[in-house]
Amino acid sequence: MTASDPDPVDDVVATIARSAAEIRQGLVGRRGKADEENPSGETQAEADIWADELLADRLSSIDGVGQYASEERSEIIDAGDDQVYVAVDPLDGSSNLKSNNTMGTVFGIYDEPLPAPGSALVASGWILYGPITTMACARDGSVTKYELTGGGRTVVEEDVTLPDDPLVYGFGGRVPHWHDDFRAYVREIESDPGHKLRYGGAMIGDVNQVLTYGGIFAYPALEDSPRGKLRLQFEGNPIAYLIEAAGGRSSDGTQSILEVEPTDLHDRVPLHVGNTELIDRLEAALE
Ligand SMILES: O=P(O)(O)OC[C@H]1O[C@](O)(COP(=O)(O)O)[C@@H](O)[C@@H]1O
Ligand SMILES: [Mg+2]
Ligand SMILES: [Mg+2]
Repeated sequence: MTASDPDPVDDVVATIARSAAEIRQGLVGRRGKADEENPSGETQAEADIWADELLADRLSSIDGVGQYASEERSEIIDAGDDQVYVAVDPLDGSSNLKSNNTMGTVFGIYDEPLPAPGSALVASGWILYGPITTMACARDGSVTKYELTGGGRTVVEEDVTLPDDPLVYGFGGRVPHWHDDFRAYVREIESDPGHKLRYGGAMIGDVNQVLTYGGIFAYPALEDSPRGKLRLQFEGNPIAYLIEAAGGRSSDGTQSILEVEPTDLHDRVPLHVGNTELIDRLEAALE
């Protein structure tokens, strides 16, 4: 590729950034449930289906994109090219639409056809629909944060790294369903006077707090759901890639999320991300 060649990775990131204002606006009037389930067996919000269709149309028509896949559709769209393969969680935390709390859009750009391991990611990121709309994007081992206004994108911080002193923690899943070793680890984290709880019911909101303040977010393996809740291609890998690029660690309990081999497009994965020291301690606790 020469400097003047189009770069499909840039084009995908720019298209998602440009679409964010429209997605945010389109949430109005689409806060209800649709009468449909996604491939994970969850009832879809009207906005889940709408945002998926909007992103599918736009991303699959970009030159160089070979596939579009999403948490909200069972089949991969064959986009005809063979440079990059895009996996999206169109709306992360869409159950927060009812209470009007934070949500996001998550994306992973792979250089192998899907399902692919996280080691095949070339970029990933998320949009956060908070009081303002922001984007965090990882590429080439470096994380950049942006503020998004209308179609525009302004860099607010480059080479973002997790703060050294972890502050926040958030753990998903019903507490009675946590395994005993995980519960014991949580009690340790909670009892540290330097830590405080942050859990908002949208992975992106909680992980963005970890990126901002340092700490740990997990949606662990549960007694009634051995692979947890979150999806490897659409949530686990993109988040892990970004947190690792920011100097943190990810783990499925024993190894980096990026090393987990997918067996199915909609595989789930126990997800733990955050400061290296806290993930090291977690893996020791789960041994
Ligand atoms: O309601 P729970 O069990 O706390 O689950 C919350 C988790 O589920 C999710 O909402 C799943 O993502 P989707 O909303 O994209 O399905 C995460 O964002 C969040 O961390
Ligand atoms: Mg999600
Ligand atoms: Mg979703």
